[in-house]
Amino acid sequence: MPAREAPVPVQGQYSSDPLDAALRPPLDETEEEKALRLALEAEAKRISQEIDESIKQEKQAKKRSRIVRLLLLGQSESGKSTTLRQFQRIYTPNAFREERVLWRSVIQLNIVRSIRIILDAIQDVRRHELLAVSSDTEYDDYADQPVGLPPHLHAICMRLVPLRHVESLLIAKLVPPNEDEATHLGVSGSSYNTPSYRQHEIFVRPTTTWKGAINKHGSKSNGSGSPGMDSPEESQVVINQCRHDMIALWNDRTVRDILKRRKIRLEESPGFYLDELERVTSLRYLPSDNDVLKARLKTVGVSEYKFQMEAGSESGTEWRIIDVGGSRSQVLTWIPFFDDVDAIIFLAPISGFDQTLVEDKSVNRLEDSVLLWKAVCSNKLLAKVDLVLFLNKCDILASKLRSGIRLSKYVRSFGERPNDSETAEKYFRSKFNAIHREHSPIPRKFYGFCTSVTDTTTTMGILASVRDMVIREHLRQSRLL
Ligand SMILES: Nc1nc2c(ncn2[C@@H]2O[C@H](COP(=O)(O)OP(=O)(O)OP(=O)(O)O)[C@@H](O)[C@H]2O)c(=O)[nH]1
Ligand SMILES: [Mg+2]
Repeated sequence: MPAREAPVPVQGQYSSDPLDAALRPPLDETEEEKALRLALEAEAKRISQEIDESIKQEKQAKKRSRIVRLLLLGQSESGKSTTLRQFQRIYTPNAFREERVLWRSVIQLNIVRSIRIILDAIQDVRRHELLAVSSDTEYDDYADQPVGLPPHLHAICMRLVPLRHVESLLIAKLVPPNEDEATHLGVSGSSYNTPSYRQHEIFVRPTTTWKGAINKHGSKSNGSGSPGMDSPEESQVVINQCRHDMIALWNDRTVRDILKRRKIRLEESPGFYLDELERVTSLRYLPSDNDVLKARLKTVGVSEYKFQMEAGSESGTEWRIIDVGGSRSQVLTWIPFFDDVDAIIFLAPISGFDQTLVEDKSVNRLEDSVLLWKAVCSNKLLAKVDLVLFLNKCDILASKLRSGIRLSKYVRSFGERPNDSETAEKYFRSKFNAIHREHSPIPRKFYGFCTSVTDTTTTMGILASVRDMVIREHLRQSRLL
């Protein structure tokens, strides 16, 4: 074995850099040791290159797979699930079309519910409400007394009793048996007037796959696999038989007058189909795209809908859209989703300025939306998340203002501005923008749209802008990985 050479310091070879000193080969290295060292170094370099390459590929794969997470927030009935349906309609049209038939039961339930609201309203009609539509003055002294319905309306109500059975059938079909709260609605024999009957709205937990349940029902009833299209279901048969009475009830002058006096604006309520009864009650009714978008089914819980863009330049991008329940008791379920989200669409239905929350009659809907928006804007977990604001239900806002309802009566600060939808939208936009500016922990861009998400044409363009913005931001973030 050759003697070790004494270390020879070479001018400039030693530096004060400790790393350099540690990595420097020993000065008394033998030829064998050198060969071994070089081999080990080459192996280490190869392994390091392999690791670098796999990290690079992983990053590229992540970019290529482009999983985009989008969270939909807003109070109940703000339009979150409808926005999700619009995404599905536009970007996975085949899947959307295939599912249209499954929405028929929800639409039937919406129709029955509208009729029930009318029946509730006319049950305890006061004498003066009937006088208003008749020239008879003999009852003037008893104007505020409850009075029986005129015979023709009474007869219609009696003939519509089978709709209660339809409601029970539909609930049994849509809601799993262990959902106590939801089944309060439509319990056989319960009166249309009992408070519990009025308060509860049918809901479906996303995890309970109501669509699967309907499919099962459908194939059981006709064996076709396409639910209810070969032979109509019992619910559609009864609804079809009741159609003339439903149409007569909805078009009755007295009924309209009572609804007006009681400020019940069914036309602006969710799930309104009474103007299209002839079509939607037909035995072979298949819901159109618009019908599906108008259907009302309350969300309870949180669900993640995954879909790949079926077409276009973003084909292959996986979108995960998280749809949450918006009622007050549900708001805490939103928080776990703040962690890993690319963007949020917040829906504020600005038509609700003269309405209160279903779950708390003391809270104005617009005020509730403003507070929620403030909370979302100021949330530190969301500081770097892009927020997209949809000032939604602009169509209903316009129709309310057109009908003479004055915005300034409910929103004092609106003042003497013209009572038209354009001015109102501009006003709300600037208010929500100011909250965004003042309450965002760090400055970020404001993306605000005035929307009517049930309208397919305008929503298509808006969702395309949102998609581009979200993808752009997502790519920017992945470049920073
Ligand atoms: N006219 C009109 N109706 C709308 C609009 N947006 C939503 N709707 C209707 O309002 C109802 C409620 O909408 P959803 O999408 O179910 O509301 P949500 O925010 O998911 O409500 P929760 O599930 O209770 O949190 C549905 O019947 C929709 O069709 C709109 O811009 N204009
Ligand atoms: Mg919903």
